[in-house]
Amino acid sequence: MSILLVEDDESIAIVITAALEAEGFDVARCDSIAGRDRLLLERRYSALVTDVMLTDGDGIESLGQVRASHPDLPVIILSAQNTLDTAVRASDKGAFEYFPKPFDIDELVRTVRQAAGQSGQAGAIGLEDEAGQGLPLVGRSASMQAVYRMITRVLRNDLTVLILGESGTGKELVAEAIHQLGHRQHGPFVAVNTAAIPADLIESELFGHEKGAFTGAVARHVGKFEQAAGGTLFLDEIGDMPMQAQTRLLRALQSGSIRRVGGREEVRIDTRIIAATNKDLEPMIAAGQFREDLYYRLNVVPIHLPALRERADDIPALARHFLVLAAGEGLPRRQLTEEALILLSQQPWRGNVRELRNFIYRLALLAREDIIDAAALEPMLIAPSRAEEAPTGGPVSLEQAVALWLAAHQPAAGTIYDAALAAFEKPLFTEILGQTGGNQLRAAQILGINRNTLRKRLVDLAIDPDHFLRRPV
Ligand SMILES: Nc1ncnc2c1ncn2[C@@H]1O[C@H](COP(=O)(O)OP(=O)(O)OP(=O)(O)O)[C@@H](O)[C@H]1O
Repeated sequence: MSILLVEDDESIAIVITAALEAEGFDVARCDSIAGRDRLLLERRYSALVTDVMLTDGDGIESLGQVRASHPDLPVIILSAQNTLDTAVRASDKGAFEYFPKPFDIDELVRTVRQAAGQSGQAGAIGLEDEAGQGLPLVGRSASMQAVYRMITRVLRNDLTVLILGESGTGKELVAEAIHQLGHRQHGPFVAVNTAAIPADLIESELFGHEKGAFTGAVARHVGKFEQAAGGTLFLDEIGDMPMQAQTRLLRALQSGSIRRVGGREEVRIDTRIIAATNKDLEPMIAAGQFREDLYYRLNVVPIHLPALRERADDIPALARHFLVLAAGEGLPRRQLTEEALILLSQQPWRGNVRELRNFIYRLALLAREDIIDAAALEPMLIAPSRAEEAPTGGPVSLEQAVALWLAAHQPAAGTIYDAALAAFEKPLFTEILGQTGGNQLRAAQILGINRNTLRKRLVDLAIDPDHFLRRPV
């Protein structure tokens, strides 16, 4: 069987050729797209192995014509551009397999053998348009490569995915990427944080309820499963789900249908399930806190997200990425020197990418100079939580405070307005109640709102006006 190898790095080409020839393949070699197209005209090959960055163009970009003229030819892509974008473009162009460089030569040979054995059959993945640009995941470390490869494997199917990783490692972002790049991208992406919903409401949140199902059920409510019809349901913090809800979730997954609380009708589920947790579920199963059968249902395709400290080589790219995002949100445009990036890479980042992101936003806001060097960075790393108090670039504007608040809290889409107003009201009421010594009538007059409105908001926001009473001295 003959293999066509397109690789402009002479030493890599020699290694691959030798390994394939040792396996009995006949290898034709060239180093450009033009060479590839010429060789393809000359004879039939059992597989094409190609690099991406070639002297005369992009080996993935130009695959469209090859796939059109040789629809059965399996294509294996080798790439040093180890981004999710490359992995996804490879998958979209119908690649049989994608190998980020450096790769394991034995694994490559095994894959070529497998691909050549299948050539003549229709490609597993159809030819489609290229995925959109601006993919959200940053990082080219080896451990993120493994994540990207897993992502590309679940884009064209509805297998249940379980994303595991510490808090702030990007689990929700990965779930969104699977949805946006996958075949359900035109449907809704519905995220539910199962830890944030009170235990007695979780079933109604997930499955919906009929009018009158329980006290307070004044109208029929469509649950998240139904809201996600045609799209993806992301069940975050699955390890915090109460037992009873776990049982109902398992039943729904087993039967492929749900029943609203208080309802009789069975509603078919048409949603892809992606679950995530930062908990170690196995000890929870042993302790009887998580259902083993549910675990096996969810854990069809596990994706492990590495902690940031395990992929410190991604930190400079992430830091630059967040500086660009911060500038886009109205914070000053800053740059980090190489030494500053090295210093950032040496930090433990226990809160993972989220902590790094928040730190970079704070840095963008508070740094004195536009170019931030290691010396300027160090004091902020030592006392990050007190950094706001540092007498640096003057007072923070309200716009900047809003950008910082959004970056730090990241309220879910659809809840931002209420969450932001509540976050603004709390310090505002606290300030005015402080001025009036806890006198609510006076505070309401100063604020220009109704006294009962103020009283209700104080209860909602858990502000105790007695706390501000002036005690006689
Ligand atoms: N690889 C990445 N590239 C760019 N941004 C990232 C990456 N990973 C995480 N982030 C950002 O870090 C923040 C935290 O990510 P995310 O909310 O997805 O984490 P999580 O693992 O779901 O956290 P939790 O377990 O606390 O819910 C988000 O702002 C996200 O956009």
